[in-house]
Amino acid sequence: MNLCLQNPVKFGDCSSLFSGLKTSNFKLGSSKLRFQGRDLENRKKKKPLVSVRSVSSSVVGTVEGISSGGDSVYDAIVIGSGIGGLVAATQLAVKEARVLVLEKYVIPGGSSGYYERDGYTFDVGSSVMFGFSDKGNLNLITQALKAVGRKMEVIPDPTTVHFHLPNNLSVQIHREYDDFVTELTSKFPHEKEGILGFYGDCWKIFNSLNSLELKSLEEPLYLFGQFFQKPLECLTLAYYLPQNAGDIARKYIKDPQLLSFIDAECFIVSTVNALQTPMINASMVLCDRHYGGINYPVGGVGGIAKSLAEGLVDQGSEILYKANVKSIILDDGKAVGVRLSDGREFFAKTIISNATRWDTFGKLLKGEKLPKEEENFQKVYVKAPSFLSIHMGVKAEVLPPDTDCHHFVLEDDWKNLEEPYGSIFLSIPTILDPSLAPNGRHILHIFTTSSIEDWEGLPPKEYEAKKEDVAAGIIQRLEQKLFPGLSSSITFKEVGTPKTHRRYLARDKGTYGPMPRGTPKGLLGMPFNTTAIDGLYCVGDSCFPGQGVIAVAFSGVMCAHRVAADIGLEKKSRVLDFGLLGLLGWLRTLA
Ligand SMILES: NC(=O)c1ccc[n+]([C@@H]2O[C@H](COP(=O)([O-])OP(=O)(O)OC[C@H]3O[C@@H](n4cnc5c(N)ncnc54)[C@H](O)[C@@H]3O)[C@@H](O)[C@H]2O)c1
Ligand SMILES: CC(C)=CCC/C(C)=C/C=C/C(C)=C/C=C/C(C)=C/C=C/C=C(C)/C=C/C=C(C)/C=C/C=C(\C)CCC=C(C)C
Repeated sequence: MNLCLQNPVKFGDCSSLFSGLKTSNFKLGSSKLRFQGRDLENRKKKKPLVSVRSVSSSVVGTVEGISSGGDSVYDAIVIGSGIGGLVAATQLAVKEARVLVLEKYVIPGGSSGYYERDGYTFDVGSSVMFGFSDKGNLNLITQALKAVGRKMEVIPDPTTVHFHLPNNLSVQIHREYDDFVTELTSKFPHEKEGILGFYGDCWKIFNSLNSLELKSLEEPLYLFGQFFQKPLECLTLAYYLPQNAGDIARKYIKDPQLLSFIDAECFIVSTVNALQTPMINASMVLCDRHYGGINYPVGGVGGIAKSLAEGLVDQGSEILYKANVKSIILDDGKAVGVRLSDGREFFAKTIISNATRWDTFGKLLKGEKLPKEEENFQKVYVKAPSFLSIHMGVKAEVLPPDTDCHHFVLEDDWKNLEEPYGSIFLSIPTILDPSLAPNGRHILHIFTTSSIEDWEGLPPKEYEAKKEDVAAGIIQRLEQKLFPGLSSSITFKEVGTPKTHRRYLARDKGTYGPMPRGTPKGLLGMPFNTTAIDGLYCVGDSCFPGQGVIAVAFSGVMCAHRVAADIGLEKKSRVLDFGLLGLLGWLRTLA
């Protein structure tokens, strides 16, 4: 069986996906062009300077207005088109900035991409979508799409996830908060007050977050403005910023099994237990699932990135595929451009990296001394393990009626929660959107944590055999726990390993994201978007607030705001900037 991502979406398929993108203004380019001279006329008309290339084309797109000397053409170059990168790019584009996104792969989305096989449309990674409702301030996915004139039809999920836990503890997270509390207290009647206390604190935080206009916490005019308008809410957030969910849970709850359940609740959003999960992040997801609810986009998660990329182009900015950035070009210590693996160079006023911080500083800036701030980040955070994923098509009859869309399975022992292959995530998106699979079939998207070390150095035959073996073990566990007859109902199967994820998502060791090395001080140690290198910004899950599609969308919003201020598209105060950025840097050293 092939690795799931080793045969990328067929080029023909991709070009039709992007058939709406502009392909005019196209010239053959030299490999060493320096793009300069701002074309205000073009900016007004929102006319692309670089053609967006159909993924099947093999010639090089280039720009208009090439000259020597003067300003860079682009306001920002974004390396990578994950949701973090695309949100940063589109938010800047709607502020009239001219942006170029460079994506290594053939379609946008990264971990939130998709691929098609045998009539199935599979989500590459993320499939539980927070922030996709039509209310409040925290529906960041809806807002990001709306900013570029896009709206996707979504299907409300009646349960966020169905937990299948040790001692036959089964908990469904109902969309309605009261139904969820009733279900959990029916399992732990002696902890009713504790349950209301812990989740009540989560609501305090969520309501505070939801009352703010979310922009860059690194931009003092905005931040002080929010403190002035919503002092209580901001102080609540500042109070919880350095705290973790496990400590708060222990204030209210004594039952060890209920505390383990809270660990599982946190693990699915942070890949670590509650004592290591920032309280703000836990609150965000534990409440949004009841406030806005979990909503699945019709046609699959990949549609979000596709829509953002199309919206970006509509705004007059550009995205280039098969553009593998090998290095960031520095000029007198300032990031001024990027060099691709094929030798092409692009220049801009600012460079935004959606690669992980490990990839950005370890690979794209290889040879440069690691800045102190990044050393600190790497002291506090390590790369979470990668994962093994199985994408399957199965006969519909194998699923009992009323099967939930998302499941989390940890059978026997709470100790296995964080162990490799210990717990299993399962999504069945066709429960909500049957159009993703042929008639009479369902999609099972299974994943479990796994480290790259387990998969390296194997000869191809052994590697293939190991994939089949490990996948068979996982499928058997699901067969025993949930779906008798599962193995014999499989009609399609592809297994991805950490090596697959490293290769196709361009993430060091295929990492799922950052996780704290020890017990973090909540979110205090998590870096924002600015870096020690002038002109270089990071966006994505190795920035505040961390892993998660809605989290990286927030990181994109923050990044765009800070960059816009720095290039003169938003107000800024140099003195206040100096003070706040210094203060935040100092606070991080306390983590
Ligand atoms: N990995 C998964 O399967 C999975 C599952 C669930 C949720 N998620 C969530 O998805 C989020 C990740 O989003 P994100 O925005 O941080 O990033 P991402 O990893 O999704 O996207 C990064 C993009 O940058 C591209 N890229 C990296 N290096 C490049 C280079 N040198 N040149 C050109 N392109 C390059 C990659 O191809 C990819 O498309 C995480 O928060 C994670 O929690 C992931
Ligand atoms: C700046 C200072 C020092 C003080 C000021 C105080 C202040 C005003 C603070 C403000 C803070 C703010 C605004 C914080 C905002 C935080 C946000 C928006 C956090 C969002 C977090 C979102 C997260 C963590 C989402 C995670 C989602 C994930 C990882 C989902 C994963 C799903 C899965 C892995 C799928 C599970 C699958 C199955 C099948 C079960």
